[in-house]
Amino acid sequence: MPILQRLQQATKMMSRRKILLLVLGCSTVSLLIHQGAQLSWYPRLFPLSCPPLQDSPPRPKHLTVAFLKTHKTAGTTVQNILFRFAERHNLTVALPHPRCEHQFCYPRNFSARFVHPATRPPHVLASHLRFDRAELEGLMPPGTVYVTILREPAAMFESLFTYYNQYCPAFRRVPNASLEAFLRAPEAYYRAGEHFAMFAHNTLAYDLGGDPERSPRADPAYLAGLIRRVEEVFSLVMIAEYFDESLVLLRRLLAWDLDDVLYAKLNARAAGSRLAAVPEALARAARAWNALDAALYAHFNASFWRRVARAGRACVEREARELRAARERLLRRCFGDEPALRPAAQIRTKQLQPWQPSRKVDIMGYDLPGGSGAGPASEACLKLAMPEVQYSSYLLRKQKRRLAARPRPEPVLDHPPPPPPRPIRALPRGPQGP
Ligand SMILES: Nc1ncnc2c1ncn2[C@@H]1O[C@H](COP(=O)(O)OS(=O)(=O)O)[C@@H](OP(=O)(O)O)[C@H]1O
Repeated sequence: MPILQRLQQATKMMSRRKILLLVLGCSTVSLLIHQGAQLSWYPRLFPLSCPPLQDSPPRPKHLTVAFLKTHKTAGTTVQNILFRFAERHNLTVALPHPRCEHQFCYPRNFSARFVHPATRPPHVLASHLRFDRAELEGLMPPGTVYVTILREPAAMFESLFTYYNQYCPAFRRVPNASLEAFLRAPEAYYRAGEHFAMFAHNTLAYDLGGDPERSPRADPAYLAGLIRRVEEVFSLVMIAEYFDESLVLLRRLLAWDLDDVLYAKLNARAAGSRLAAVPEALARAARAWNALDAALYAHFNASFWRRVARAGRACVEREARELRAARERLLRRCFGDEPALRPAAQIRTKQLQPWQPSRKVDIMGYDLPGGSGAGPASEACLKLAMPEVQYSSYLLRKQKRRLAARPRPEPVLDHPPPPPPRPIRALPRGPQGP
């Protein structure tokens, strides 16, 4: 072969190699960006150890979820999981009308009129509300999966008592803000039906749409009816004490990946703002005062474990361990080698500063090591630790922009929501004032 021809062939080979290298390079970068945005920490090649979900072939991910965010039950952490899932899958999240602040005009019964028109029709709903079946079913598409979460009532009551101490008159009346004094004689401080009374008595029952003044002892039929109504609607009642096992059941119910339920613990009080453990006598008194909640918890805790047994307890525990390991890797990657919850004053990233209910209670959060940063990975880390108030405002802005950019028929709103009867602004959910 003449030299010139050989040279031409060699040049051709070179450029083919270059093109191949270029293509390989581009795919690697795109894969990295994709992985960064998804923050995938689950070893995908390692098959899930649980037996396959009943249906085969595998179901697609379920995309419509209504989460009843009960109070002081780890609901903000679940909400954050759902918000991030919705963003990654380009779903619409129902958000409250600004008049309702970041809750659907709680403590009023939920009404579809409280939902911002730019966030309808929704796929996902996860903000505080008082449950009203007909209104929610009218808003959410058919096939929506309903889930909620309960917490052991004594621990929950201790959290409510501290968090809402400055807002709830029943708690404000107690000398020295003493939980013990309140529980010694709750009737001396509590007035049914007054402002924020629902934070002081059977809050779980109230959030579920029940009557917190009913006694399960005096009125067992009422309790049975409330349980039946909850079971008719909710496909899963999670238990805060078994948060990771609850998430395993949730991801299996919704056919989601383990990556979809990774989380950072949100809205936790600092050690100095809570009792390390509620003493047994106090816990008994808290359960006796909140007897309806205690009965609901006992029932749903038992049914939770029956469900775990059906799914295979060993396999649920193994998956929960895998979740914990993946979560630890993610937290280290996002928040540094020793990812610690820190008080708001030590968090430099404004979007990550949790709202503080009062000077006496410290709510903790995370910070990004290098400030807010940029790029898909930092964006995903930012969302992972974003408190409820900032995330709800961000999502509302984003969905309004999306609506403006891609006009679609206005959802029919009969009337804008009427102004709330009480100053909802006083509810401790808004951003901290100056
Ligand atoms: N993953 C996980 N597991 C167990 N517990 C958790 C988790 N995430 C949050 N928490 C605890 O839940 C309490 C806050 O609950 P909420 O976010 O529902 O509160 S709120 O009603 O929205 O204000 C708050 O409890 P207290 O610290 O006792 O107040 C959090 O520490």
